[in-house]
Amino acid sequence: MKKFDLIIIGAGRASSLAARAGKAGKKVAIIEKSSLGGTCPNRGCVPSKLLLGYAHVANAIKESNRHFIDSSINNIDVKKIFEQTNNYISKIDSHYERKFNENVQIFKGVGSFVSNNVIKVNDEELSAPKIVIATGTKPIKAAHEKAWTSDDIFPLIGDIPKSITIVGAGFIACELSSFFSAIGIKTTLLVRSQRILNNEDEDISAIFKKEFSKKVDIKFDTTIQTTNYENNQFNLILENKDGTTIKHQSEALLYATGRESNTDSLNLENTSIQIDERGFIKRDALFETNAKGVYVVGDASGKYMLQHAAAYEVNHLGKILLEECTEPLHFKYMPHAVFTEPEIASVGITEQKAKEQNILYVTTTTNWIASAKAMSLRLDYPVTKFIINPKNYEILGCHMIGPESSTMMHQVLAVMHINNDVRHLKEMLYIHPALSEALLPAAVEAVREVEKYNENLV
Ligand SMILES: Cc1cc2nc3c(=O)[nH]c(=O)nc-3n(C[C@H](O)[C@H](O)[C@H](O)COP(=O)(O)OP(=O)(O)OC[C@H]3O[C@@H](n4cnc5c(N)ncnc54)[C@H](O)[C@@H]3O)c2cc1C
Ligand SMILES: NC(=O)c1ccc[n+]([C@@H]2O[C@H](COP(=O)([O-])OP(=O)(O)OC[C@H]3O[C@@H](n4cnc5c(N)ncnc54)[C@H](O)[C@@H]3O)[C@@H](O)[C@H]2O)c1
Repeated sequence: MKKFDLIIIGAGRASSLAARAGKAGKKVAIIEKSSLGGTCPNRGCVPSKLLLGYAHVANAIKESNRHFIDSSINNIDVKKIFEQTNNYISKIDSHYERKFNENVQIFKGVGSFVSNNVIKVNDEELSAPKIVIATGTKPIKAAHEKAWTSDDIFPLIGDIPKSITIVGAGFIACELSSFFSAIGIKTTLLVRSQRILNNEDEDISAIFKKEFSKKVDIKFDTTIQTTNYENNQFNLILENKDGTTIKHQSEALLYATGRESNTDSLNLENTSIQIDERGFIKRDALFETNAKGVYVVGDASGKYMLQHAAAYEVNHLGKILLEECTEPLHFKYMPHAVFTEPEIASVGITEQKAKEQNILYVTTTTNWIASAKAMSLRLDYPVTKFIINPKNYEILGCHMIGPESSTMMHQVLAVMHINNDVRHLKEMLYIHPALSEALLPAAVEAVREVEKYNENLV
């Protein structure tokens, strides 16, 4: 039995904890069944955003007429795009390996529990007083053996399809269909209901639906009735909610129907660790599971499934394990963005959630045209929606749709983080006429709405 101070299962965001503990002189074992770095750099955030960079340029050329510029794309070297992305991915494992000092030992294999503090990997048994489970999630399996999930395209090995059908209406389905469609691969997105990006504020997802439908062929209310794979092609029968069916063909079929717990490989039955009804590991406020000294962080806890959330948790666990911190981590706000065109960024509560939870609020939706930079985009859909507590001007939610929303959102986040009061966004000085200036009229309107609400009370 090899003894360590700390064992980490899963070398995604928790790689940084291994590096930090190693630098602090702890003897660390990190176990990874695939490439070091985990989902984000190997088959998640980074490669998907690299692909979207190509989509962005292709869309700009295709839509140049909006600016009275007549242009066309001569050729898109799709092979090169995937070569570049695959090449990036191929360097990740060694890049992460270099982050570790001599105190960190890497074990390549599946880690599983023999007991609460003994882990088996390959034929070795390791033990430590502290064990961290950071095993992330995996895509929900595709409904046909030849169909893909996002894991199958990062890296993409083999022929690049000329057509693709994507099932789902969440982050991954939208981002990937945005890419494939923009670079000229015939793309069909199958959405089982009328709504797309369901978790966004309804007003924002309605704008998204209208604009995104101009770029991607979306079949709403549609599911796959039968799948037949023959001669390198999927022959599908698609069924609409009204009962009608159509034949549909594509070279590739990709399921992006959500992600699920990765705990099946961990042999948790050998421990006192408990899981919830969704199969995710239960933990207390300090990330500790039902087994003393065993912690769970990141996607493996099933809470947020966002890179920045996982990284933040891992950083805080480092404080608990290495700096004797006893404070729980409170995420004040959890922002996210969908990097499609149109781009969406969001933080806090949606109007629908505010209604459901009987929260007192006022709301405003303001377009971006007051900013000259925004006007120069020649787009009429971008808006900022605020949900504000009229009692104290607190921003309960902010939802944006428009180019660079994810960047613009950070000034709202900064205010929320330091002193959450929408009046700061009204009073601050903006660089004229930066795109961010579009937030000024949005804040002015939100403040006015709060004042109106309060005047009506007296
Ligand atoms: C296509 C895609 C795009 C995404 N885009 C974004 C984005 O733009 N922004 C964002 O915030 N988030 C995004 N995400 C989500 C983000 O990637 C995750 O939230 C983040 O990577 C979670 O980190 P983690 O360390 O918790 O888990 P992971 O990075 O998944 O790491 C877990 C690791 O554990 C390993 N493992 C699992 N079980 C075992 C075992 N038994 N033994 C050994 N090793 C094991 C896995 O191989 C994996 O390497 C995206 C995800 C996907 C799939
Ligand atoms: N930009 C980002 O931050 C980003 C990008 C990609 C992924 N992610 C993370 O990865 C996670 C997983 O992404 P995802 O898109 O797979 O999941 P998701 O939960 O966002 O979306 C899943 C979608 O699949 C649909 N669906 C589920 N079962 C279905 C079925 N049987 N038939 C048809 N549709 C079905 C759902 O209605 C939903 O629209 C996300 O929760 C997110 O946290 C984040």
